Amino acid sequence: MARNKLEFPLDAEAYEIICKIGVGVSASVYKAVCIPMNSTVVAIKAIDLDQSRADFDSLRRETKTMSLLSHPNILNAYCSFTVDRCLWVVMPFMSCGSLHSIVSSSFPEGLPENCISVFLKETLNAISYLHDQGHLHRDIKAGNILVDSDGSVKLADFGVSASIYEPVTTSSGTTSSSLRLTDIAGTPYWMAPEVVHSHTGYGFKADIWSFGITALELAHGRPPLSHLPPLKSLLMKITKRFHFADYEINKSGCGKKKFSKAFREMVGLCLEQDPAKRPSAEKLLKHPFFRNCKGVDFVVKNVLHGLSNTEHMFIESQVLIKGVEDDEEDDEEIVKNRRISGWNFREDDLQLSPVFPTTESDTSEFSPREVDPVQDKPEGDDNVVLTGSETGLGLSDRNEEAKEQEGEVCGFDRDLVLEKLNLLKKSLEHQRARVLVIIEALSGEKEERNREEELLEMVEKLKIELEAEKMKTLRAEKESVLS
Ligand SMILES: Nc1ncnc2c1ncn2[C@@H]1O[C@H](COP(=O)(O)OP(=O)(O)OP(=O)(O)O)[C@@H](O)[C@H]1O
Repeated sequence: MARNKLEFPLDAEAYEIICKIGVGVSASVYKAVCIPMNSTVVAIKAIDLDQSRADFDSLRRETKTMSLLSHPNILNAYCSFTVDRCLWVVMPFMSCGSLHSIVSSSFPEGLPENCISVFLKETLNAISYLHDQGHLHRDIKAGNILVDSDGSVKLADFGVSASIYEPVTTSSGTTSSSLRLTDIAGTPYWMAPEVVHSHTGYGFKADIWSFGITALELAHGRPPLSHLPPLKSLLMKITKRFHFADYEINKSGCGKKKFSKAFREMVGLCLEQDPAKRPSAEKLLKHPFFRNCKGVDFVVKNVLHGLSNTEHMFIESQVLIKGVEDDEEDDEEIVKNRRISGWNFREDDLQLSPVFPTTESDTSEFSPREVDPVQDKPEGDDNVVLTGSETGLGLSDRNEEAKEQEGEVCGFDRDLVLEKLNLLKKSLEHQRARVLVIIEALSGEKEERNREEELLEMVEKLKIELEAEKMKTLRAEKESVLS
């Protein structure tokens, strides 16, 4: 970093912004040129410090981590400095953007397997190096794997990375250098089960799980359950009953795709429920899937040559996001509210589907690879219980508590959720008032009908009594005449 600082100016005036090429949770990424450096093309990630939910520490950690690491598959920043209320991180410009932008703009059904292996192997080299250096990345996903036009692949975005050797401040305020972390970080769909549920923390193997999910993302075009944005899925699960299986049938549409046994097996190993059973990055590199892997030239020819430029890919991805959001509105009708207790990786068709608890009390413990019959919650059960994974927010009760104490939230906008929940509460109160009016009206009608029926009944009774009296009188008259 010190060397790069000398080379790249720490002054916004020295850079000319060309266009926007990406957006993250609280940052925008621009293509720019550094004028005093022969107009070298760079990427500038501008992080809005006011909007950023990541505290300054994690931003500092990202730039610090990036500057200390040195590996051909890891993206190093040239420099970083503040501009008004923004932190600018100046980085090499990776002209093909991220694997996420490549897939969503040009391969919506997923990449060919022989290209996936090339990208994954390069990424795994970076993970193996990171783990060797004692770092967890904690946010491995296609959006953080950047690609240049010459086929070079670099792992980026160390905003939530953590060093296993750095002291960790726990929720109780004490520090430890434990080999297992306990705070929640990462992006929900890619999060390992132990990051969401475990009470004992997580380690390097959480990155291996996310790597497996990234493999599915590249193979199918999106990670499992990703049609539900975290916040939207939370609200939807409160207001509707949710059925994950519907998603798998209706949305995946990828069952037709054929994948090699080596690929399916490799992903299966990454998605072992038990972290101890997942291989290390180093071991995974020796898996047969990577043995006959092609070189980067192959992806240059088969993937990168046909791409539009990054600015076009960015615009296309924005249009696609809008389209997907519109589709989701329709899906809300078919989904039901379900709890999940784990994941089941189906090696045959390379699909990951949720495992549902068999009993109401079974919510947090998984059996590895356990297949659970799909069971609906009993009708009339109004107590919607949301687990961290179900909300898509990656927060279990314990973790939410821990996060509250730590004052940190990753991938979860508490204010926005509260605002939406308050709206929902108001709407429920309004609906409750309307339901009461209807009940009153209905029960009122019912009472009137009863009174009418009672009167009719009484008239009928009186008629019978009258008839009986008439008969009695007639009989008495007849007897007196006869006598
Ligand atoms: N150095 C770079 N060169 C070219 N494109 C980049 C570069 N860095 C980021 N991008 C593009 O900008 C997009 C957004 O990147 P950013 O790191 O802000 O967010 P993200 O990782 O996608 O999301 P999150 O905010 O959840 O981490 C990337 O997906 C990629 O397409």
